[in-house]
Amino acid sequence: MRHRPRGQHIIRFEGVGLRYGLGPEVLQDVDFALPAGSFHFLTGASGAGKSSLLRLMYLGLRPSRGRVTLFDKDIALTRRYELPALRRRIGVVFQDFRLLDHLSTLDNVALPLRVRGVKESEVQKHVPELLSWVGLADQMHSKPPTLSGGQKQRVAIARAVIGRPDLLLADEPTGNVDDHIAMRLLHLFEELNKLGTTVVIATHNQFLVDRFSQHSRLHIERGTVVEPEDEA
Ligand SMILES: Nc1ncnc2c1ncn2[C@@H]1O[C@H](COP(=O)(O)OP(=O)(O)OP(=O)(O)O)[C@@H](O)[C@H]1O
Repeated sequence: MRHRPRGQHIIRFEGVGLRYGLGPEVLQDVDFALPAGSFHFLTGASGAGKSSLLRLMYLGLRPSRGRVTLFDKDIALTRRYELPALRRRIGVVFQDFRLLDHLSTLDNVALPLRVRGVKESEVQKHVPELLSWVGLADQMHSKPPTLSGGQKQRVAIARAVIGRPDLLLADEPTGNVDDHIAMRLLHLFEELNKLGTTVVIATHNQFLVDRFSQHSRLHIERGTVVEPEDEA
């Protein structure tokens, strides 16, 4: 198990604004910092900017203004060749899953481990274990096009968590499953968090936010992040 010092910030936004092309700013004056090992729900109305904020966090976009610091690096000063190593420290559950259709469920989930050169005997031990845990023991050799939406979502989650990333970002990770499976997935994120991963989950699922109310919230309103104590 890797131990990370508590008290450090894994990510910090300072005066961040984001616009797409020449459009209006969809995020403005975003300021927050997430301590290493913390757990947050990212909430806000549809179109408020949750996915855009996650894209900035996983280096899918650069801010139009302000500063984003990730793992103590100002991302504006990060060289192109440094990005893959930074991205490997982040697990992402995309809203549209982004699975590789020509690979089996097992091979999709194994990818982050194989990229890192983890021994095949370890891969063959850990991936089936995790897939069983998320209820996909019978789909291990199926390819994504034959899976349901909820099954694909669980493959995407397994792929994001298998390498115990330093930062886990999940965009609506329970949008396609019932509340029982959603709770199980939340427990999986909590287990990962206990091992030191900082977790950010964008969700509309008020049931989950209420059920796991011990976790803090990042709430987006009118394109800016307000912490719960700042909310009206
Ligand atoms: N690729 C894009 N190009 C232009 N505008 C975009 C793009 N992606 C998002 N936007 C705009 O940015 C704003 C925030 O969108 P975003 O997808 O971040 O919201 P969201 O809170 O994740 O919404 P939802 O809960 O519906 O997924 C919206 O006004 C949206 O139209």
